[in-house]
Amino acid sequence: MLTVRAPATSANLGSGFDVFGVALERPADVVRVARADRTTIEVTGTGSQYIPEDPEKNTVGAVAEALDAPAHIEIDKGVRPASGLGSSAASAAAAAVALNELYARGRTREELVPIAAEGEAVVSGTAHADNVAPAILGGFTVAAGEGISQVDTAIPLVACLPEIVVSTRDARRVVPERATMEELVETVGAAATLTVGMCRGDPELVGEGMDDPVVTPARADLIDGYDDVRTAALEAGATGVTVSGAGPGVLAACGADDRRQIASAMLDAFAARGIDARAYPTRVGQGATIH
Ligand SMILES: Nc1ncnc2c1ncn2[C@@H]1O[C@H](COP(=O)(O)OP(=O)(O)OP(=O)(O)O)[C@@H](O)[C@H]1O
Ligand SMILES: N[C@@H](CCO)C(=O)O
Repeated sequence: MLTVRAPATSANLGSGFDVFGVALERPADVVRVARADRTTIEVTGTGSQYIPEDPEKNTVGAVAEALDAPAHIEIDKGVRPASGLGSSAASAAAAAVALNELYARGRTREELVPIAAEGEAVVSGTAHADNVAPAILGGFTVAAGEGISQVDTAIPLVACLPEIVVSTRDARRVVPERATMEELVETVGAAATLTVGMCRGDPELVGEGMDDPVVTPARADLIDGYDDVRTAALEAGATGVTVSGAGPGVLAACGADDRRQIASAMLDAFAARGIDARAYPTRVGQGATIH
């Protein structure tokens, strides 16, 4: 069997709604594929009991269909579903890379991004590429229109995942339909600052650029304890904090030496609300790897 590991990802980063994404060094999904006459799927690992094995309902089924590459696909979930850490995208990205290799389809990594995004359409209704792009390409990615820009960087991060479930579909319903010119100017300024920070490898600029006056405040209401966790992370040294993807994961940017204390401050803040959580001190990392 051919094995591919694809990382968790964090989309939006506050100011880059549906555009920015980063690959995280950990956690990750591992996908194994073998040629078959029709696609069958087996899911094990974190939260696997909530993930359908029907190829019409699993992101990897749509990818196999798009690549005309029927296979037996085993998914070992390291990224919990409905986490805001690109769980559905990690499987889709790994499957796209694996099936492209298995059937020698010859697609470039860039060409595999829209194919993996077909998988995202299965779960959230839109083929958004902001999670699958970094899961395939690694680093920091900008998905704008049909194009993807990518920068390798290693900004330190802490991802904190509470035991709360927020589906992407629900979190998209609360996104405001309109923004004022003032909010637009603020968002563009933050997005540009964050981009410069990623290019320079500067956690201060990245954290500053996570501010978002439009989408994040609406979604924060879906995450019990978000404001306390954000404050705790900032007091522990985070340079910026935002909702990861559609939530409930919360993402903090920081200096490498501050990750442990930030992780523990975020966990304590969730615990004070009676919410169990798991923290991943990590950094921006590489995309899918073939083993
Ligand atoms: N291979 C898969 N891995 C994970 N979830 C899957 C997969 N295939 C289908 N799903 C379904 O997708 C939903 C989870 O996707 P969703 O986009 O809501 O979460 P996420 O990927 O963790 O979040 P985000 O995109 O905000 O980072 C669940 O309902 C799950 O059953
Ligand atoms: N950009 C997407 C990522 C989550 O899948 C959203 O925030 O809805």
